[in-house]
Amino acid sequence: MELAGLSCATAIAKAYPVSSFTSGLPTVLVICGPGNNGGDGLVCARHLKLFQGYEPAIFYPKRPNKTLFENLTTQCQKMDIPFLSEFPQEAEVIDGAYNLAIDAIFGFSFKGAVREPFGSILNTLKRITIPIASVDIPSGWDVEKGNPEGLQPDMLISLTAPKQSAVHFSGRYHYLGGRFVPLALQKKYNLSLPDYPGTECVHRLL
Ligand SMILES: NC(=O)C1=CN([C@@H]2O[C@H](COP(=O)(O)OP(=O)(O)OC[C@H]3O[C@@H](n4cnc5c(N)ncnc54)[C@H](OP(=O)(O)O)[C@@H]3O)[C@@H](O)[C@H]2O)[C@H](O)CC1
Ligand SMILES: [K+]
Repeated sequence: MELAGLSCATAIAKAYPVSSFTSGLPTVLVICGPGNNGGDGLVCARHLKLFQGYEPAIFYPKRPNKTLFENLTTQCQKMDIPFLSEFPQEAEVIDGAYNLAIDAIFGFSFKGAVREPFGSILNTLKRITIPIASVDIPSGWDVEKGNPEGLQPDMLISLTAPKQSAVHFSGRYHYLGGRFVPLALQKKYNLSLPDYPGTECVHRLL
């Protein structure tokens, strides 16, 4: 999760460098879901803050009672990363306050009809005009089939390996992150992963 979150922050900083935020501050809204995808989002927010210049804020409506996530939350709080108490339902409010949104709501364990509060959140995210960067899988997509009616993010950071649904991704930036799979495991699962450049923790696929 730490390496996954760092990969996300690194890829985001490459695609959206602080200097590229010409219309305002690099304010970033990170929406975290109730599982590990959300945990990646917490780690990503922390590393963006450490990169200097980014101003992340987190919305984390459903928090697991697990030490790992409590500690990740505390780390963000101790770095003065604000946690929103409610989610702006109007897309215009988000567009006015932030210049990038990070979708760390659901990853590969998403299934079935979206349960609240995430249905309303995803409906609002579908209406915002600022770029969305999705962690691992655009939230609300079927891991294999995708979701033509769902979020259409500007950026996708696939972790470990692109999921089957990634073929339906039509945004500008597709990065691979999560450089932690040993060669033996790659062979065992017949993963044909590209070589990461040098010591980079991300690899740009598109
Ligand atoms: N090796 C790797 O690829 C790594 C991946 N990581 C990240 O982990 C996620 C997968 O994490 P996981 O905790 O298994 O699941 P999600 O985060 O995708 O989903 C979390 C919870 O969401 C709830 N859920 C599921 N479907 C729905 C729905 N239809 N409506 C509402 N809520 C839903 C469900 O919780 P409940 O308790 O509410 O049932 C899920 O548990 C992967 O995508 C990567 O981002 C690791 O961090 C690094 C290694
Ligand atoms: K996601």
